[in-house]
Amino acid sequence: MRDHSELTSLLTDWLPRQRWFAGKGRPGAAIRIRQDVAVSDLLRHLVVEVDYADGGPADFYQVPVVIRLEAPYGHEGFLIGRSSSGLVYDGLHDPHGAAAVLDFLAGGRRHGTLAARALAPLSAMPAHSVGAEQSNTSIVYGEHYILKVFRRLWPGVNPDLEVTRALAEAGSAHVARPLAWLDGELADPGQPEPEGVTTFAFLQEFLRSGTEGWKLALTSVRDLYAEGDLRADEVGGDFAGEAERLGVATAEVHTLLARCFPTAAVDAESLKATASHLHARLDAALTGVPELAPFEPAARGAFDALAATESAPPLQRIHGDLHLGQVLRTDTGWVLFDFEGEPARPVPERRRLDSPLRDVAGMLRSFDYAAQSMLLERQNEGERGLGYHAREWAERNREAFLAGYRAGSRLDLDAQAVTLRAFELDKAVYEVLYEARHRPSWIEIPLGAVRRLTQSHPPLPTGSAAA
Ligand SMILES: Nc1ncnc2c1ncn2[C@@H]1O[C@H](COP(=O)(O)OP(=O)(O)O)[C@@H](O)[C@H]1O
Ligand SMILES: O=P(O)(O)O[C@H]1O[C@H](CO)[C@@H](O[C@H]2O[C@H](CO)[C@@H](O)[C@H](O)[C@H]2O)[C@H](O)[C@H]1O
Repeated sequence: MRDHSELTSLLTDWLPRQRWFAGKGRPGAAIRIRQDVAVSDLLRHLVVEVDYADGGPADFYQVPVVIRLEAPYGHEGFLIGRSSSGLVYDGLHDPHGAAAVLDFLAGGRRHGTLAARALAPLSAMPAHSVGAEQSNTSIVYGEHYILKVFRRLWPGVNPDLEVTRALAEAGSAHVARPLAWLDGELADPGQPEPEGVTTFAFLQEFLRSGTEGWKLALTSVRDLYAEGDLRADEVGGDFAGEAERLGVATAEVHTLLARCFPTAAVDAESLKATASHLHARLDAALTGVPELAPFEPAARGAFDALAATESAPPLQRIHGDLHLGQVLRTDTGWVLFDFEGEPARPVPERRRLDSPLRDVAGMLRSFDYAAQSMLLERQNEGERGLGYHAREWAERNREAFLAGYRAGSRLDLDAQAVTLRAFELDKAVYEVLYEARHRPSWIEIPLGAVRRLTQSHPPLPTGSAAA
């Protein structure tokens, strides 16, 4: 198309500044528009390829755009740039652009390489985007639907769609109902399409009674910090009951996933493979964050201990990036969402069978994050001496979550201490790298955890009895 050279130059400046741009730190990003589909009179759906000077694999992103001759009120933050055809906006943040996506989904039609698949009748609703953009962009329609648009595209079915659909069809009360999705081809002439279709976006029921676990946890931490003399179990905002129910919900989701998808018994070979994967992730993190170096020998020891462990639950499909920001407390209980796995890992890796204890470890790390992030905030305000309360809150909720998980799964978690510690450490190492790239002022949270976890010998207690 005639305006591609202009759009390419605008995107070259705009794309690397987006939170979800994964190529930060990679040299010489060169952008090419690979697909341009007119979804409506206003909305154009672009698929953009980014190649790097390091010769490593290219990344693909989707950038729906709207071009307007005049600037509508309140659109400043979503301007990609000015072209000779008009002002180019991020189409997902433009109300008419977002409405065009819903209309397309409701129609269940195909436009060029893009196809809409609807599982239920959909009605037009006003659109607004949600919160801070992280790995993706989410749009809420009225109070009924939420659409997640996967910004970085990986060939194949997105695990969020795949897993949520399977759980919903199996009758799980712990997921939001899937309503529609958008898929297409990720044209890459150099390579055969591995999975046929690529998921671009996923529409689910919007749970209006839902409050994010992260927000609830922070409220509880705030309560405890405000009541300097009280213990965590004495303050009104105690979270332990919720943490325990969350543990039960997580176990129920795991049980259902083990029924819906294949599982595999763990043997010496697979344990060795898991440990070498953890070593490789540590290698990558050490390259990116040299501050991890002092902890390397002890971390390697913890991963080797995992390779030698004698008991581990079977491998199965899991959530893959479970934390308090991925769960909603609704009127009817806890709901898990974003079954995408860690956004930085290639999708084929995220769809592999894995240990359910990875999810457990992810949530344990999140209790530490909730307590410590609030501490960071308070210490910036000059309030010191809350460290004891932070550890107390994290420990209490971690134990409650484990008690719930134990009750729901009937897994002997005490026998899993070595595995759980290795996964917690691996998650903390991942988080160090994640924070270094996206939120450097928080890096001390996971670094502190790496420090603690590499010092703890014997392994940290994992049962409610050890609280
Ligand atoms: N079904 C839902 N109902 C209500 N809110 C939701 C639902 N699914 C996700 N959310 C909210 O939307 C936000 C973004 O969703 P998420 O899948 O985590 O995107 P990202 O991958 O960018 O983190 C979350 O913070 C969550 O609070
Ligand atoms: O929600 P995403 O799929 O985008 O996950 C990524 O971002 C998360 C939040 O920034 C990050 O989670 C880390 O911070 C959370 C608090 O904001 C904390 O509860 C988690 O324990 C911690 O890992 C996640 O790791 C990353 O993949």
